[in-house]
Amino acid sequence: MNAPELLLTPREMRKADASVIRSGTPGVTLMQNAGAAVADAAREMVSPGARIVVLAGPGQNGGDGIVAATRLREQGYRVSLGLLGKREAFSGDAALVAREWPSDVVAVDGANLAPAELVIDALFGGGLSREIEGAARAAIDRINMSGGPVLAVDLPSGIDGETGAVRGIAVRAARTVTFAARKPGHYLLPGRTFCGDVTVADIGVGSSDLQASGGRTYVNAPALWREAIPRPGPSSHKYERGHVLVASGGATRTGAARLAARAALRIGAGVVTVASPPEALGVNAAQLTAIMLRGCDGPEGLHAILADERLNALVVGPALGVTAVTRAMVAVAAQARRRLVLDADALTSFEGLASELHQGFRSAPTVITPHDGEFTRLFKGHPDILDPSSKVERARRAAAYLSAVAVLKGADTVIAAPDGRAAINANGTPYLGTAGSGDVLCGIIAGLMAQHLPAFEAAAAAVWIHAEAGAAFGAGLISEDLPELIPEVLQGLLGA
Ligand SMILES: NC(=O)C1=CN([C@@H]2O[C@H](COP(=O)(O)OP(=O)(O)OC[C@H]3O[C@@H](n4cnc5c(N)ncnc54)[C@H](O)[C@@H]3O)[C@@H](O)[C@H]2O)[C@@H](O)CC1
Ligand SMILES: Nc1ncnc2c1ncn2[C@@H]1O[C@H](COP(=O)(O)OP(=O)(O)O)[C@@H](O)[C@H]1O
Ligand SMILES: [K+]
Repeated sequence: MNAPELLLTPREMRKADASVIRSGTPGVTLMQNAGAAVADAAREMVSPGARIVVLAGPGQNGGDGIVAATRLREQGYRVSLGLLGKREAFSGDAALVAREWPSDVVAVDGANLAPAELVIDALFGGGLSREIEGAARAAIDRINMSGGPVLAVDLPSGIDGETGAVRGIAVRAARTVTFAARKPGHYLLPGRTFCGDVTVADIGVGSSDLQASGGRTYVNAPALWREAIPRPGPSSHKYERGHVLVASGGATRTGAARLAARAALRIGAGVVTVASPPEALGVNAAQLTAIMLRGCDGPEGLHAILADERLNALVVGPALGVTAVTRAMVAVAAQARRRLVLDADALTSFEGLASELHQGFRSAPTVITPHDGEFTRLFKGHPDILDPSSKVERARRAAAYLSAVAVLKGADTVIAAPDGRAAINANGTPYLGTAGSGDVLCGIIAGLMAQHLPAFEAAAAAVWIHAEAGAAFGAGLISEDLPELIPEVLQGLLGA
């Protein structure tokens, strides 16, 4: 089985580099390896002898660029080197490799990009620490205007490796070669859209060095949770596969619950029941077949239904209404100590009231699934949670605050656990932005939790499966399609 892919922030990467250097590999060897990997990638992008311009910044990223320039020149390419700053100003390993460049250098603003068949962007990588201005900004502007292909070293300059933010301006690369591990900024938006194809070069950083970084952020992919997905045993019966209860909204707001219920059933929960307000029983009954239906009158009704111990996972929130009654439903669900998914109105009903939920879900596995708007409303008045510039960090803090897994949705959905693990999802499609899509996601999460997946694994698997299903369908997708696409994705994962 593939190991889960760890993503390292630039700060964590520095710790991993330090670990390698402690074990005896000099930093300059890492830089030589990095530069050689960039040169290899460059050769794949142009024909022999091509004109290549390398633009190098003042730090180690520039050092990698100078190594690549030196290699490519030795290999017969017509390479010119533009520096941001003076050659003498380099320090550390970059100063060592700068001495090896045998030819002239020009200032970045003097570098002629017009004849270049490839521009190698080695201005800034993991050390970017502020907004880009002045000569660096002008250089990036010219790179982007040049129209030719750009190969970025480590990160497109201007992209923050931790957050994926554009720090004022950023290079648009056709390809990015990064080292040892991808960075969150390669996956988080908008960073992802600036990188082009990202490849990871092995520069001699081992897996124990990666672990020494303390990083706990992963790419959301099957390696992270596939083993946890259960297959029914030969003699297992439906209740062993879990029983999900989905709370339905009122008579004109029942679709969301049915979408979630259908998804829970498709992902493998043995039994799924919709808990419907009395006035909505007729409309729900008219549209449910395999899914069971029970009348449920508000929080008291929910409390009564939960006397049935077999109900082991709940979905509360979609289309319930933003009301005190919804808050009371959440309280009943939390007190019942069942696996719980909270979405939509269950979250918005606590607008500015997150403190009422502080550590509220310690006693049972719980997942919240806000999009950005719901997240901002829920944590109004909590700048410690809302303000971090990294989406991963925001999700992590929310998870720790509530003692629940937080799924912060969007085109770069982040899943974070209270223990600090986090995953960034990247297999989605904009076609998932369709009414009811989030309701289906809730149902998948609950269906997996009902089958005893731990909350983090259930949420991460559900986000990936939901995205995979949407991407497989593509144009024309509506939410009703999503549950019906689950079997193929599941069969691909389980090999059956
Ligand atoms: N052992 C090593 O030396 C290794 C270095 N590596 C490379 O090292 C890079 C990180 O190197 P550094 O930490 O030196 O960082 P960078 O080279 O990314 O940038 C740091 C330099 O840029 C300046 N700077 C930061 N933001 C700026 C802004 N907005 N405007 C103008 N100047 C700005 C800083 O003052 C500093 O001089 C990685 O991206 C990678 O390319 C890797 O090759 C791995 C091994
Ligand atoms: N551009 C996109 N790329 C990938 N996934 C997306 C995109 N836009 C939306 N999604 C996904 O679609 C789902 C939408 O959920 P949500 O906003 O709750 O919608 P609704 O309330 O209509 O159900 C989320 O899982 C989100 O991550
Ligand atoms: K760069």
